[in-house]
Amino acid sequence: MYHSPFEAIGDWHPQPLESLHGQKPPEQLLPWLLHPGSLTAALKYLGEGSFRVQILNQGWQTPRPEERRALNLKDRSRALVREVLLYGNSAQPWVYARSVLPERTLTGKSRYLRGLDNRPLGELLFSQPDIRRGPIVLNRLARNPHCQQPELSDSAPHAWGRRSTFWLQDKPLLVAETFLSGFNPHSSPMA
Ligand SMILES: C=C(O[C@@H]1C=C(C(=O)O)C=C[C@H]1O)C(=O)O
Repeated sequence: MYHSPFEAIGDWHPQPLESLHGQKPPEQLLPWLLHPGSLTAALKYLGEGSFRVQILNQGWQTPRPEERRALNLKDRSRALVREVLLYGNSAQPWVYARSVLPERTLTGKSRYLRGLDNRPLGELLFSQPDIRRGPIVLNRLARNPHCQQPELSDSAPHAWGRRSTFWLQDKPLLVAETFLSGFNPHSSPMA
């Protein structure tokens, strides 16, 4: 049985973030948590062109209650939930990402997102001229003790993450990105 590797500890918090549960993000992680552009593009640049997506789980399900609230979805709504690990030029994964794409968003011009494979979601989203991104909110996330994902066996028990809503032709989808302990950036994300 698949268990999501990380879950948010509490509510997601808007910037500026003084501290969360008495903790502050590491200095070198802040620019990545707040980066307004594509994380895929920034990770590719940091990884000097090396980048890959590993799909952990992807399928139709009812989103979590706090995700339904963020997307203004009814309780029994369905969404395509995609969970991936993102790698740069290291053996350890850099990011765990969970994206929630409501069924009603995957219609019309956005229907192509139903066929998501190992192509990074960001490449598809940021290629759309009318893509809009809502505010980035932050959180601490805790490792799920039931998660048996071998790629995450060395990951720390807590991590910092960010989440935002994207709008495609005024239809929402939610993307949450958790920076793993294997991610130690020596620079800020490229502009
Ligand atoms: C939204 C983006 O897409 C990235 C790629 C994802 C995927 O392929 O599932 C998920 C989250 C992002 O880190 C981005 O590049 O900013």
